Amino acid sequence: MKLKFTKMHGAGNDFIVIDAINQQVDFTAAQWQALADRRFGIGADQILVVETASQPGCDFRYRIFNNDGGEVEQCGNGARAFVKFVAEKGLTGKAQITVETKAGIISPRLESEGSVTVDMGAPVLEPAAIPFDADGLSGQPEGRDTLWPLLLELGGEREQVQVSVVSMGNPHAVQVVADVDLAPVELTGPLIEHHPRFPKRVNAGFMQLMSRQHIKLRVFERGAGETLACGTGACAAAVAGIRRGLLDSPVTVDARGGRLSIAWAGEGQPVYLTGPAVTVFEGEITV
Ligand SMILES: N[C@@H](CCC[C@H](N)C(=O)O)C(=O)O
Repeated sequence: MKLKFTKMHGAGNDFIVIDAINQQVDFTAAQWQALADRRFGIGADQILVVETASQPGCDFRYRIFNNDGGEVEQCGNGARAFVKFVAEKGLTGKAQITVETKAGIISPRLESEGSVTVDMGAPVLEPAAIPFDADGLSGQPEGRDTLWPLLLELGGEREQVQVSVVSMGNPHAVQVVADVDLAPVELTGPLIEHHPRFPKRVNAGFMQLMSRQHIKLRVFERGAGETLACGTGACAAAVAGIRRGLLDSPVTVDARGGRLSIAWAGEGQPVYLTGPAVTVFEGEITV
């Protein structure tokens, strides 16, 4: 079978985008993983699938598969690519669309200057809902629980890091580091991703505070490894920093692949993610 796809990226977080409205798409996790493989397949951090909406009032359904083939709840950079894709393919005439995801409804909007802003919905901060198992731990400061100790086993050595836990539909553990370029992302990222206190695994964020409205961020993504940018990771980092009183909205986030901007008015309010979405090429592959 021939499958048409579009290769896109958002600040270097790269995607295979597939129109599953006009093509029959029903793949196993192993097939998604094969398509995302950088040596034997097309190569991507995530695969984004555009489907017909199942809920009234929604324009499309958006499904996301990580590089490892697993289906996940949310992808912020992907949401920007998604609205650009459906516009370029003529699947909608709207600049702002309403999209159903496994994590709820989001609303991306094409801006006149070519960037995309996504209403990502409100962050979830209750540890059990991340999900994060806080049993036996005390969060800091007491009562607000914006910071949690996480014990990592590093080849016989034990190290404790302090993380904020935030769900943007998908789980994030964000820590502040002194220098993001020197942070042990490759070493501790996988340990945090698979830490037993995160039963659905987690995306591990490392942020350096540059000013009250500017951070540098690296994210070791669940199911994909370190990516050049992570949209939900940027939202989670900004939310964590604002909740801890370290940052003010809007926050400029410099990832290794580009710049994102995050606006958040506080608890219960939606997070707005703005950044680029770029089409790289179109292709067809036999699957
Ligand atoms: N790159 C994404 C996040 C993709 C999903 C993530 N790896 C997960 O497993 O939750 C983004 O831009 O948000």
